[in-house]
Amino acid sequence: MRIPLIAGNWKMNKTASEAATFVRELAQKAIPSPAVETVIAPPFTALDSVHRTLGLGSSIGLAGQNLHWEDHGAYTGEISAPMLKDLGCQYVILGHSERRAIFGERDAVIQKKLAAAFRHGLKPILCVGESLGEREAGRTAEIITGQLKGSLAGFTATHLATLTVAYEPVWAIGTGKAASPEQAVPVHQTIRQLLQQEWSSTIAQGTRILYGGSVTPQNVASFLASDEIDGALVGGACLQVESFASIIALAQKRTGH
Ligand SMILES: O=C[C@H](O)COP(=O)(O)O
Repeated sequence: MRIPLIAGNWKMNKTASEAATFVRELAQKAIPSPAVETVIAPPFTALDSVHRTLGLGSSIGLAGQNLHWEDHGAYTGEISAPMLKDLGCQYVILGHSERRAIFGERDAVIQKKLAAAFRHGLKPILCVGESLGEREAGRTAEIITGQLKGSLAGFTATHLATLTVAYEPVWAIGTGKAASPEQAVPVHQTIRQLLQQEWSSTIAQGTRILYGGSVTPQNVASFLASDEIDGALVGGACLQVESFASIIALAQKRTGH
């Protein structure tokens, strides 16, 4: 049984004080439920204020948006897994398409970042996704498989026990043009089959696979209607309390809580 996860990726938005106001309101509007897990990923500079505002034992989890693969050292501008843990993070988003496209992250680097996350008990949300050109060329399964094999190389089933995968077609991110569930579900099935082939059916059945890309309160239910889609990685629509709280409520409704 996979507990759905609704994760909000704030990207480079909100100062520490804006973040504190936001989570205070979110904590009032989003009713906690054990049936759906909620996680937010503020920028690094807002993690401390969000963590303090939510307080210990909050039902809203915290994620970093990235990390460096080393624990410490001369890596100007970087943030390590122990630093994220110290600020209350349980999760970290890795391999986001913006990291891949804008900052040149390749699968081999993402693999090292995953290793750091596993080493420090941070649960990774690994993003994969094809560009529009790749989809139109019929290469979606090949691209997703390559990204997964490259970034997950060398990890055991024990490592993967805490993994979440987010399928985010690049062409759907921030465009307002979400994939249809009919487009997303076969990709989720491809991901699950690969996890089964390369690791085990326990891993395949236990791993949450989220959909991300222009998820809104209007379309989230259509994604969550499929057993293959275990939640959403939300960008733009997580930046307003009302829309993020409604996405969480709709996910809870799907599970009957
Ligand atoms: O990490 C989140 C995704 O990039 C989705 O962003 P979006 O909901 O603004 O399309």
